[in-house]
Amino acid sequence: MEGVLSHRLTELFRWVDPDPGSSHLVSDLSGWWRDPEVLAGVGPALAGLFPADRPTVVIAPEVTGLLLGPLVAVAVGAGFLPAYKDGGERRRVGPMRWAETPPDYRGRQLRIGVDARRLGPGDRVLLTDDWVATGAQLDALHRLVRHSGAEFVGTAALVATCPAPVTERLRLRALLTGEQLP
Ligand SMILES: O=P(O)(O)OC[C@H]1O[C@H](OP(=O)(O)OP(=O)(O)O)[C@H](O)[C@@H]1O
Repeated sequence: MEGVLSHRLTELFRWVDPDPGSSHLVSDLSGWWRDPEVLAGVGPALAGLFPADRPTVVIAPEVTGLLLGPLVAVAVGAGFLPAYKDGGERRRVGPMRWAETPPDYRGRQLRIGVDARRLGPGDRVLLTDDWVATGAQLDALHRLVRHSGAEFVGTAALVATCPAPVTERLRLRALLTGEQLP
């Protein structure tokens, strides 16, 4: 089943030119979310990467994480806690737990945070995201989870193109590597 889904993800993936004269292509994942089989399959497939770990909460960074995270949370029987990037349009009210990222794949150093009231000792956290490039955003979330007193289970992603040490420290398991994409 996981192999069928991985094949479908590969088929529907596109590299696109963001604008004329651009020096690089960017990933287009829109075909994934528009496909009923992918939408139904990604949650169970990512949950299946951690079959015996019983997370209590899934955390994923905005924006794509707000779509993917709940799909994974439902599949593992956990709750969902969104991670927001500071400086967005909406000001966060209530206590937040923030962590700074190192430069991410776009060279951004972000402050990323979750509602501090919704995470703490007794929680078992699964991080999830669509794509791990440098791992910067998830590294910040990993640190944030450890400082909260919660237990870190690991990271489930659709695509991993990050260096091996990142894979190791995030306990990252992914459905696809960069080499499997067109
Ligand atoms: O491994 P990293 O270097 O941290 O980069 C990976 C992150 O960057 C992308 O999200 P982005 O911040 O572009 O937001 P998006 O979800 O709106 O695409 C992607 O969805 C991951 O969340």
